[in-house]
Amino acid sequence: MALKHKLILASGSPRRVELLHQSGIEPARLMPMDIDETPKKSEHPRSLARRLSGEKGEAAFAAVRSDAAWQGSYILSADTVVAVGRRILPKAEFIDEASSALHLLSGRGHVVYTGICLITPDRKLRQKVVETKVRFKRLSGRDIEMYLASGQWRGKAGAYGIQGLAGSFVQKLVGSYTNVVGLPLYETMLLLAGEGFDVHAGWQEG
Ligand SMILES: Cc1cn([C@H]2C[C@H](O)[C@@H](COP(=O)(O)OP(=O)(O)OP(=O)(O)O)O2)c(=O)[nH]c1=O
Repeated sequence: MALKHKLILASGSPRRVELLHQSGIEPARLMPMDIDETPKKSEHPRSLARRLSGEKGEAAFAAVRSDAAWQGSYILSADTVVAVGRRILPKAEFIDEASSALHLLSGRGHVVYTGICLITPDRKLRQKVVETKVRFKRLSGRDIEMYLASGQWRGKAGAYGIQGLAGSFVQKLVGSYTNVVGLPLYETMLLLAGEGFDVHAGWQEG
């Protein structure tokens, strides 16, 4: 699509690419950034989402700043954090982590925070953290066993993906659904529009 400015998505998340695509936006470049995502001691989940989304964007900015082809580009990045109260659930890499996260989420409310960050060519950070409240039903042993076997927890904050099998665990959701998947579309479009992006440029018939 013909965006007025060049957009780099500092992400390796297929969900984020898909959500932007769904909104008619195709970034000119994808740059997955490998940063340390360890929370600081007693860091609030909201602060963590904000900090990490900023750090992903800053890392991408540093990587392209001396590349003439990418001068004048904007950089979009995001980070999703799942928390029960102030307790931050890890992005599940191992089955035992996923199992404890699912036991913790069972029958309880939790909050999903996604930090989004847009960096302008003159390195100004436009940031926002969006919050969605989610409540899971009480999960049976079989629910957990089958979900673990599905592998859909892998690499996901809180060890679940609402867009897959875990969608049926959700009893209640207050706020943005796309925020839970990894990129709050309403707020992302606001940030882009605020910087003069033509967010409708990719809205063609068919
Ligand atoms: C809660 C939840 C998270 N997730 C995903 C979104 C994110 O990809 C991931 C959280 O990890 P992030 O660190 O936010 O993102 P990432 O490492 O996958 O991608 P990148 O940093 O390169 O942008 O969990 C879902 O897909 N569905 C869900 O319901």
